This record gives sequence, C-alpha cells and structure tokens, in this order.
Amino acid sequence: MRLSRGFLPTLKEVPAEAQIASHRLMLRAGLVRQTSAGIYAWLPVGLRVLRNIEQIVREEQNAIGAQEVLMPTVQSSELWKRSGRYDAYGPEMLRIRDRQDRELLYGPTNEEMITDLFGQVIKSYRELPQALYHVQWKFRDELRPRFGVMRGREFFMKDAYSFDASYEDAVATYRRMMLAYLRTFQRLGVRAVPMKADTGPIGGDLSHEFLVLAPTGESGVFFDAALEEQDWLHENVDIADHASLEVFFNGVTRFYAATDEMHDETSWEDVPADRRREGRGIEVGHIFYFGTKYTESMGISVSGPDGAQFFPEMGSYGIGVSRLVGAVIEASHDEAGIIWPDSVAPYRAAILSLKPGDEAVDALCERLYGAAPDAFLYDDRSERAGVKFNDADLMGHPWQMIVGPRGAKEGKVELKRRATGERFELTAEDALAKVL
Ligand SMILES: Nc1ncnc2c1ncn2[C@@H]1O[C@H](COS(=O)(=O)NC(=O)[C@@H](N)CS)[C@@H](O)[C@H]1O
Repeated sequence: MRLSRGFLPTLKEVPAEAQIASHRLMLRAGLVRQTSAGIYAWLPVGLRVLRNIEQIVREEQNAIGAQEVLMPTVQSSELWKRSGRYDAYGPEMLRIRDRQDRELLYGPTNEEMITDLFGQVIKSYRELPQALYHVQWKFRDELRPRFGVMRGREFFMKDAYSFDASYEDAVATYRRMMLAYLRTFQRLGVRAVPMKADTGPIGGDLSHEFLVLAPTGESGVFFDAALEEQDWLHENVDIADHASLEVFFNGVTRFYAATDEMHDETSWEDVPADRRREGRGIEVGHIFYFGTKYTESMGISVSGPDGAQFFPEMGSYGIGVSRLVGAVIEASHDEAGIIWPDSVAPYRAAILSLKPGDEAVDALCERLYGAAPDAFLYDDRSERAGVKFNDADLMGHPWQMIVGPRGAKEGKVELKRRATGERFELTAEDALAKVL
C-alpha cells in the first residue's frame, strides 16, 4: 500500500482512557477506531493483522481434522431455553426483538446452536467423532469494557465444538486441541502457558486456559519455567493415537501452572525455586470438556453399536482472535511502538523514501515496491525522514527498507530489523531476498 493514499490515521496523542500499551498503540498506529463502548471498527492495517491471526488459527484447527462452518451471529432464544441457559446467562446477553416480536439474541457463544445442528445431521455412532469450528463475531454486554479490543463487547472468536462416542475419545479430543492451541500460539510468536482453569458458565469439570505473559494481564499466574521452553511445533505426537496424546498431555500437565484463583501453595513448594515464575497473563484461549451437558439438556442422542440411543460427549474450545491482536502487542512492543512477529505482521516491510522527487530514490523505491506491492507499506509521503522513521517504528513492521539519495545512486538500500535495530547495506535484490 502507498502510504500517501492509505486509510491509515496515525495519531500523536490518544484519549486518556487508553491506559495499557496495546490500546494506546492500536489507536496511535491507526489499526482500529472505537465506534461505541467496547465496539471497534477495524481499519485496513489492523484488519490485515486480524486476518493473519485468523488464518494461523484456522490452519492448526484443520491440521487436527476439525471442519470449519460459519454459524450466524443472531440466534433464536428458543435454543437457549431448551438448554436452560437463557435466563442463567445473565445481563451479558444482548437480547433482541424482531418485527414479529420474536425473542432473538446476539450470540455470546454457540454451544446450543452447534449441538442443534449436529443433532439434525449425525444419527449414528459410526459418524463420530465430529469436531466443528467457526471464526465469528460474538457479543457479551460487559459492564466495563476496557483495554481496547482486549475486553470488548463485540469480539472475534474461534470457537470449536467436539462430539465423541465415549469419555476416553472426548479426552483424546481435548488433548488434541491442547496441542493445536500450543502450536497456534507458538506460530503467532507469543508464549502462551496452559493452566488448569475454572469452568464458569460453560460448565464441565476439565478445563485449561492459555495465558500470554504480559505485565498488563488481568490474571495473576504462577508456573514452572519449563513450560516456556517447549517447542510444540516439533513435539512428536501421533494425534490419532490415544497413548501418544496421553504422553503429550502428561508432559504438559506435570509442570505446575495455575492462575491466582487455582494457585496451591503446597504444590508450588515442589517446584524448584529457580524454575518458579510469577507474573500476569492475558487469557487468549480456553478449552473445556463438559460431557453430555448440552446433548442431554437438549435431547440430542445418536444410536450406539447395540442400537440403543446415547448422548455424545462434548467439549468446546475458544480462542480470542481479536483479543490476540492486543495480546501480541502487549507481549511485543517497546517505547517506540509495536514490534510485530513476522507471522502476523500486516506487511513484511516499510519502504521509506527519504527524498521523494529524487529520480534515483523514486526509481529504486518503485523497483522495491513493484516486486511485491501487497507485502510492503511504501511511505511515499513528502514528510521529513524523522517522521517516517518514527512512524515506521510505531507501526512495527519487521523490516524497514530505507532509500536515501546517496545510497540510491549506488543502487543500495539500507535495511533495518525492527526487533533488534540491526542494519544492513544491500543491493535491491539482496534486500528483497532477505525480506520476502
Ligand atoms: N470480552 C471479550 N473480548 C475479547 N475477547 C474475549 C472476550 N471474552 C472472551 N474472549 C476471548 O474468547 C476466548 C473464549 O471465550 S470463553 O468464554 O472462555 N469460551 C467460550 O466462549 C467457549 N464457548 C469456547 S468455544 C477467551 O479465552 C478470550 O480469549
């Protein structure tokens, strides 16, 4: 994108209510704009990051055999009355009346809807297991939305739902999802620590949440440093084999990790002192096993091998896709601005022309930009160099390709790595080879 024509309103100052780094930086870097309390418009550059995160989440769900669907945001209250959650869910539920005065709602989650859809399609244990997910906007009428997109009222979530023939199969699915989550967050360039969690309104008795370590996290966390050092992408697990999944799961859960609600001092004593980590975390994912809570309450059964009906065992698995945009920034920024991990960055590089109008500079910039226009943010504005450097550091592209009059005469580009500040003097070809 050419910055001179971009819809990219960077800001010098931000409103007072933006206290934490990610909220301030998302506004200053022109990624989002608030349209009402807890509800945001995603501007072009912010939307590119949201889509990059969504795609990595999607790939890791597909890799474990989950099938993507897309359920609507507006739901009938009838489904929630069948499960008994319509009243139990409380004031967070946005309730709507249509022109026929029918009771609808803007979905905060989709257990009821997916279970109803499953029941319409699957009739026999032979068709199990099923794992279905979608990435869809949710609404929860938070009393105090804050921290920007981190705790919004309308937010983007990947929510997956699984249906198994037995408890053992459901536990294997749960463990498969845990591996998919650990791989997802590692690919996003953040360290997310899995912790035993409380189950809350979703229900069930087996639950873990995944917390990205950041000083502004809402949860206090206590964990064994060993959990930060694993390479989940190269963890050798046969996801079709229950025994292999059990070894993986025990390999994760043998390390102590708990949020402050679940923290247990005596177990904490067992962690070697030099491996004890305390801090704050941002919950970016939460997985639940809750058995037949919804299949039973909604009367959704399938026929078993003996012909008798039984209620499938379920779990649900959420990732906060829009929250992750903020969480990644919280985990990866400095005083100059955002430092995007390569995997989620909106662009590979910013091309900074230090002298628009200079023939050699323009020619070299157009050559770089022309090589991969969708990969670059080309700062072709007639602004001073200092403004361009500051804006590039603020926006956090992994690379800056700096083109000045002297270098351009020799066909040279100065390359700067945002995360380390490392600089390289290269030809256009070598710079492109390094960046793309
Ligand atoms: N108000 C919110 N704003 C942004 N993200 C949120 C908000 N509430 C929850 N999330 C994200 O959504 C994830 C899943 O939400 S949840 O309530 O824990 N789980 C569910 O809703 C289950 N139905 C998962 S399928 C959370 O881990 C969090 O990352």
